Amino acid sequence: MSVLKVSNLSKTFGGIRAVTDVNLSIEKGEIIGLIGPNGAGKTTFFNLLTGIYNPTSGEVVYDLNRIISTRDLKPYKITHYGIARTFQNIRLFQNMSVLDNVLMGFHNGLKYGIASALFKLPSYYKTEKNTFEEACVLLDKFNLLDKKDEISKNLSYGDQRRLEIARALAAKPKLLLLDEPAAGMNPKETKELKELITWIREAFELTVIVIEHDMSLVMEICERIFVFDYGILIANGTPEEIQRDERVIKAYLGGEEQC
Ligand SMILES: Nc1ncnc2c1ncn2[C@@H]1O[C@H](COP(=O)(O)OP(=O)(O)OP(=O)(O)O)[C@@H](O)[C@H]1O
Repeated sequence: MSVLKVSNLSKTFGGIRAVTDVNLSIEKGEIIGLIGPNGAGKTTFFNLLTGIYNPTSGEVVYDLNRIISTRDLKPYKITHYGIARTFQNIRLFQNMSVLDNVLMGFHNGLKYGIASALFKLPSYYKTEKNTFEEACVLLDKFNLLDKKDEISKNLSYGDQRRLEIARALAAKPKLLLLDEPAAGMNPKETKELKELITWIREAFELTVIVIEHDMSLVMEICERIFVFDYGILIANGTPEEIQRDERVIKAYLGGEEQC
């Protein structure tokens, strides 16, 4: 079975049809791009995938160790199911250190109980030490270890975006949803981000869905691309197929011939 199967999914806000009758499925290990003009319904689709919105109709089913369907989807539960996401507007704990942000990401997976923490039993110290070491390894991979004690809001925009991904990975997800990870990045940072996403897919055995306006990122690292326009999934294919698709050229690229 697919990691994710979406059937006839729709969401309306009053008279606005943000997502209309979307059907798609995603296989384990894919990097999927989600593109479309502003207001096409991409973020609404992510919010439906993560239980922030209930669908007006249709269904979302995950196969991640266990089957999770629409009624199980609650924003506070998705980390436990193995789903992590980043946001269009960076949502770090701005006044906490870089290290503490990543430690927070590990929080859901910590194994010691309240008694261990309250009475500072050996299991508490062992778990804390292991978590600290794991966080440092993660930060090292993201080139953020030398900044671990800096306050997050003082990082460059590119570093903040990478920290948000590192924190998401600390929860040990199987599926990672990235909402415009390259937004605000310069070309050098975007190039590094492409390599980072490709690397984390392998290293963490992830399936990745990325919403992105940066066409170079989407075309270079995604195996398949879904194109939304006015809430409708108008195309689904490889980067080459998407670049040739007449509906995409017309609807998304305003009639231009190249992506
Ligand atoms: N909570 C909401 N209430 C009312 N309308 C909403 C809500 N969320 C989204 N919309 C509307 O749904 C449509 C799709 O918006 P959405 O943010 O999903 O698009 P998007 O493709 O992510 O756009 P962008 O690329 O600009 O982020 C838009 O018309 C938007 O105004």
